[in-house]
Amino acid sequence: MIHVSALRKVYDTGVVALDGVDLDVREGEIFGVLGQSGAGKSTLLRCVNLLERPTSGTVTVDGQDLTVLGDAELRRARRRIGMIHQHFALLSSRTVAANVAFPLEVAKVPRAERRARVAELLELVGLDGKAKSYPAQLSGGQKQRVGIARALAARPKVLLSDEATSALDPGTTQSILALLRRLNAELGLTILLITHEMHVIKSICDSAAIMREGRVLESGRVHDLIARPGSQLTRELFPLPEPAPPGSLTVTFPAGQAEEPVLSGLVRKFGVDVNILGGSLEELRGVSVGRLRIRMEGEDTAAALAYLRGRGLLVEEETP
Ligand SMILES: Nc1ncnc2c1ncn2[C@@H]1O[C@H](COP(=O)(O)OP(=O)(O)OP(=O)(O)O)[C@@H](O)[C@H]1O
Repeated sequence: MIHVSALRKVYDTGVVALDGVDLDVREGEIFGVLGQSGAGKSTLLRCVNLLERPTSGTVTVDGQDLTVLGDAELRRARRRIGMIHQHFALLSSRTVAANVAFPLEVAKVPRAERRARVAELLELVGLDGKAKSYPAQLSGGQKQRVGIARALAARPKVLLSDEATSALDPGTTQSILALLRRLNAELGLTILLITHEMHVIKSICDSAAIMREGRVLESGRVHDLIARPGSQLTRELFPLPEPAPPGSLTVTFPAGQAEEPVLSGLVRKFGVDVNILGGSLEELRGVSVGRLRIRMEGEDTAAALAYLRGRGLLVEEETP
């Protein structure tokens, strides 16, 4: 649905914000781009709908290369790409309903149709009853719901989310993430989000990329990345003290494997001693995944290691 190729953005100041970014977002998935401040995430998102013009490279959304379009064609293409923002970007002098109606007015949708669509959208995001309120009378979570309703007004296929939950408290964040997941499932909406918060990736993303200094370090389906040796994403999702102590083993349990009694099997079958040095276990979209750092001692550690690997676990050894 979104294909970004060799994207570069050099600002007038000489700052290289994007330094050759490739990204593929499949139709109907939630894709999260993670990175620290200054990594280039916002620039990337703004380049995807051409709010920012890339210095070079291409951006294709739903089969259309946006970098070659003229102004009028670009305006039309952008209607199929909704966007939500960290600080909501609502018009304070307009009611909730008028905020949501705004893009429909710009697109010259007739009044009666507009009204019906706004009512439908407010119900969709759980804001019926708030149509006549003003943004100042709403909580942060409610304001973001207005932002989401407005972004969906023109029935886009793609939603871009610029740190949409960063200004919200943890409970409200979860309810907005749940709403995005529901919209993704019910409408088949493809969502590309940027965040510096790992828990956003854990909660709702099917795929992820990590950015640093204008480049993508790693990207792919979250469950595939977890099964990949040396994955930076896995380290960030399941933090353990780094560097791993000499002689330790770091065992990654990919999807589903964390429920099996692997360690007790190891002790029983091979008579080894297992000392747990650290661990991190999480539910990723309903499936247990985790990392465990252990030290193993005994006669038959080589066979025990082969047993772990044979069970589909990823075992990384820190040489003593
Ligand atoms: N309009 C601009 N003009 C010049 N430099 C810019 C502009 N916007 C961003 N930059 C620079 O580009 C680099 C990437 O910034 P960007 O905002 O894309 O990163 P980010 O990962 O989204 O960070 P943050 O989360 O802090 O917004 C930074 O060095 C930033 O200072």
